[in-house]
Amino acid sequence: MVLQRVFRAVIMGPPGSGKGTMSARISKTFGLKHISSGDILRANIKDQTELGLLMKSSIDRGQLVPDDVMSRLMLSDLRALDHSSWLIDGFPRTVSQAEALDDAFTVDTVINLNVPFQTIKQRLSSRWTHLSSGRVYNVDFNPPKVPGLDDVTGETLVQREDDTPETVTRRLKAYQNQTEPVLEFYRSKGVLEIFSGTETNKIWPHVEAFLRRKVSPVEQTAA
Ligand SMILES: Nc1nc2c(ncn2[C@@H]2O[C@H](COP(=O)(O)OP(=O)(O)O)[C@@H](O)[C@H]2O)c(=O)[nH]1
Ligand SMILES: Nc1ncnc2c1ncn2[C@@H]1O[C@H](COP(=O)(O)OP(=O)(O)O)[C@@H](O)[C@H]1O
Repeated sequence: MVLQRVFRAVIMGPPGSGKGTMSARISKTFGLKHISSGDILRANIKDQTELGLLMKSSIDRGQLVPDDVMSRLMLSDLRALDHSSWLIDGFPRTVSQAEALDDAFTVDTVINLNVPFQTIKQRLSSRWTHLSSGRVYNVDFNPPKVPGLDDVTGETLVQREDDTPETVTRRLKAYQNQTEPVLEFYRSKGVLEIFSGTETNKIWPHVEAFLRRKVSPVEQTAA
């Protein structure tokens, strides 16, 4: 058996740029554990945890959750994955979060999905989500086999409360003001890799080829 070094990556991009869709492909192909900050927060809201109840109104309004809360939540989950390779989606979203992550772990690669805002607005109005797994569908792009139901569990799909047009506009503003500076943080560390386009299927081969140079696909390892 060939032992592989632990590989740690972050996927960035505006809301709706395809991070979740791309992460599912990356994690299937390369065996990286996919950790989504949004899925973790939505699980807390669904389970009505203290954190979920406190954070729900900011999330529904399209505002970011406070940095200290978010960094503590994510770092404790990541520490529990000590020797696994992972891909984080949705964190860090501010420079302060990026610094907190940097203090705890060395990030090998940051994949940035550079997708125009106009493309995103159209997509999010037709996003359907399976809340407990984080699987996403789209009426036009990847519809579920049975309308309204998750392909794997058959459970009901929902539209996220923060996918309304006004809230999407607010989330895109938060992205520009608070998250874009994180790109500069990673550029200066020499780990930022930008993939531009309007279609996930066209961006994916480039992401896959890039990652193949860094990490072995899952068939070749015991991931
Ligand atoms: N039309 C279209 N929809 C896409 C494409 N890629 C992803 N989507 C859909 O766009 C929405 C947002 O994608 P998602 O992966 O959830 O983005 P995230 O918010 O960055 O994690 C979902 O409904 C996806 O199914 C694409 O290339 N074309
Ligand atoms: N790292 C984070 N820092 C602060 N808030 C976050 C973070 N990750 C997620 N959130 C909150 O959860 C919401 C949904 O996040 P997410 O599911 O990642 O959205 P999207 O996939 O559309 O970009 C965000 O709008 C924000 O309110």
